[in-house]
Amino acid sequence: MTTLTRGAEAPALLVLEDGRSFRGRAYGAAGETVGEAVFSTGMTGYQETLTDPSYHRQVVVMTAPHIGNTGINDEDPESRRIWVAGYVVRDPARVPSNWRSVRSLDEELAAQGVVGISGVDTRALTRHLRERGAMRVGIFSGDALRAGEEELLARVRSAPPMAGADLSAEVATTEPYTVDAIGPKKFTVAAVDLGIKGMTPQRMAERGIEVRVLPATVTTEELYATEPDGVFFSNGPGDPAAAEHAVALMRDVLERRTPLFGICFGNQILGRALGFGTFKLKYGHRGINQPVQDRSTGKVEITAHNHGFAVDAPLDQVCDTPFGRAEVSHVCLNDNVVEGLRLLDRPAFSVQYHPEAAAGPHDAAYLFDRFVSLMEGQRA
Ligand SMILES: NC(=O)CC[C@H](N)C(=O)O
Repeated sequence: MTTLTRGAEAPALLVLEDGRSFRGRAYGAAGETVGEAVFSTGMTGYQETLTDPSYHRQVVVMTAPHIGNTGINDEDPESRRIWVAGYVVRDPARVPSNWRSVRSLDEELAAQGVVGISGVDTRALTRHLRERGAMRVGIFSGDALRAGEEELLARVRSAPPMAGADLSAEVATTEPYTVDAIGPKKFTVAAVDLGIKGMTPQRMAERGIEVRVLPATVTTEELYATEPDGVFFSNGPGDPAAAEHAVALMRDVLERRTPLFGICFGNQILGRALGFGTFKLKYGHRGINQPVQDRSTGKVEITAHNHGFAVDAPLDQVCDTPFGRAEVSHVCLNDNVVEGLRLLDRPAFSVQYHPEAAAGPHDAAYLFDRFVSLMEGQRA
């Protein structure tokens, strides 16, 4: 039996901000969407990518040519919905095949109203983005194609840019909730949800941590009302330069010397709390095979990344900050981008990549153990 992909024959058009365009076919929902064009080199884990809130307002281009092969299951989402603003693939699977699959990726995108395009030479598109840098993009199909290309380009160019965007409150929970510890409870962690992925509290729960997930807008008083042994700042969408509330909150946590761990956006917030700047990378790191060196051990980890911004901190010196000495703990071996920060006088550290990554790799899972050690150290 052959199941034809929905809309497989309907034309679609991808228009980049710089005027380049790619023709393809409608994939997922038909219609129109705009966002920041970014590419991911992950060959597996598309379901986790789609549901990662950090991709809010981004149109994700997959370099792997076959997407959708394992369909969609009900276990792997990182959050309650798909967040990508649009999805670009080369050759979608026509018949998903996996024992956990309950529907096709195409059906899921359509059901959630996510506009996509298939049949695009995503490697050519990726090379373009590598040369020119991340930029705004639109995908148009169905009635949206009635407008001329010039009009569509104008719509792309009027989309809000990612630089300066403060987006955490758009994706984070509005109500606190608790993820119970698995087995005996050893610690309580207050997790500030800036766009948290479900796997992060899960990795903590596996280590006996009860995780109180709190809205991005939480106040210092509300946070400390949970009586936390440690505080966690999550990943999330948008520009760290616009995240004033999170930076102020983190400074209060550093002031009180509560053990602190941050991932991705959380690392950028720590950078800012310490007084470093952040900047937009030309095209970012998104994929699951990025080599990162832990400078304290010299060991290299293969890691999952999803970031378009980075911390601007000196690599080879210990820096004096308002919270004592700090250093760059991890660095990306592809381009020397800062991938982790550590305080030497207070119990705080963060990484720019994803130790919680599902579907892996899991080289960096030890960082959750480091967080546990910090909390143990504080108790001793
Ligand atoms: N995954 C994340 O937390 C991303 C952080 C930030 N929005 C960036 O693009 O760099």
